[in-house]
Amino acid sequence: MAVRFELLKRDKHTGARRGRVYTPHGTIETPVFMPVGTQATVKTMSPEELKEIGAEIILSNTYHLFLRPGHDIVKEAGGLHSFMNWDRSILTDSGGFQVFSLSSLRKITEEGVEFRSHLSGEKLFLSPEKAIEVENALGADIIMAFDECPPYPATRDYLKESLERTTRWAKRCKQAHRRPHDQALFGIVQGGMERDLRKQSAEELIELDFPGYAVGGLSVGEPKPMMYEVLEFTTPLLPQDKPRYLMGVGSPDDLFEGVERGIDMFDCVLPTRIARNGTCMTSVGKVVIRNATYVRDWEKLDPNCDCYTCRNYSRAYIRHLIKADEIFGLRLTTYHNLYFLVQTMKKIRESIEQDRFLAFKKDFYEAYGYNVG
Ligand SMILES: CCNc1nc2cc3[nH]c(NC)nc3cc2c(=O)[nH]1
Ligand SMILES: [Zn+2]
Repeated sequence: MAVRFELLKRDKHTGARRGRVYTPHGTIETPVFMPVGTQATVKTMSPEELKEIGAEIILSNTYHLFLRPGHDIVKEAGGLHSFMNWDRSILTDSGGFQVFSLSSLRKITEEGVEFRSHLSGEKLFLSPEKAIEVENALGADIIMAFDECPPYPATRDYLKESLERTTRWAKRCKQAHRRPHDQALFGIVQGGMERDLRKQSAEELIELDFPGYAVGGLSVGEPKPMMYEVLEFTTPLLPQDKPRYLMGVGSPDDLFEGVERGIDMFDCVLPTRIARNGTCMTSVGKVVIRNATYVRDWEKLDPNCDCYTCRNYSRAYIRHLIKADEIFGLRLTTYHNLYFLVQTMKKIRESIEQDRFLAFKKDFYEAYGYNVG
């Protein structure tokens, strides 16, 4: 089968779990952070550098690749793995979320979503069947169902109608899926911030029996405590023996809080996006490298990091490159931010193995500058 999940250990004191996902392109140690490569590249990084960093899976966006260069071109290249020369695992989303966050003139019907391309303005259409056709052509190891991520806030009536349509769409995705043996289709749980609606969505999707489940509809502007509370009552509804994926998360604290509540997989553009404007995540908290304080700072970016950036360059040099809009500066900050998050997930996995997740979380929060709850 396309994806198999092995639950290796559960934390005694929290919902944290250590697992492993097997895909046709290798294994993924979980909990895992997935770097985002929206347009078939993790911006400024080569596949070799991503491997050096320790990335085992990356995410690409169906909406963007559908618009440009088109899924037929990527298929002609032999699929996304050969197109971008990445021989490890890939996850593609289904385009629904980007349609709402990027395109204009959207219209949702039972059939699907009509929208205008944010690039050309031409009228386009995505449906469960079309999204799966594109994802089958791209050939990712894990593909996401076509869903609606409701806006936040939303009325209970809207949330109920939307989750029920998302379930009907999930069923259509499953029927349209042409490559279930080498591409695992994950369902996406919706229901907003409502406990009973989340339960309904989870039960309806579990009924359809997917190899993995995402918790959607979060990290959409709701207060963090609300996101954590929704995870608190949603994650336990999902099968223990299948991966759980929290979409669009996140920042270091959100990763810890998600792991603590039973999430195995995360993706977020934050580390790569903030790197490009000169903000770095380090073991001693955020370092906004463009600040004047670093003009003569000959120390390395992160005193406790052994990555390529931190082994070879000073804060003063990186600051100079970012201020001078030098592309190499973006590469150095991106490399470090991704290395920092991937290594933090590795330390989280080790802490679960050694029954000291909460202690590691406390130490990390204190060093990073988070208030220890
Ligand atoms: C697979 C596409 N569907 C889908 N993507 C999402 C992407 C997100 N990204 C964020 N915060 C940055 N929340 C998300 C929710 C969803 C969601 O509910 N659904
Ligand atoms: Zn570093």
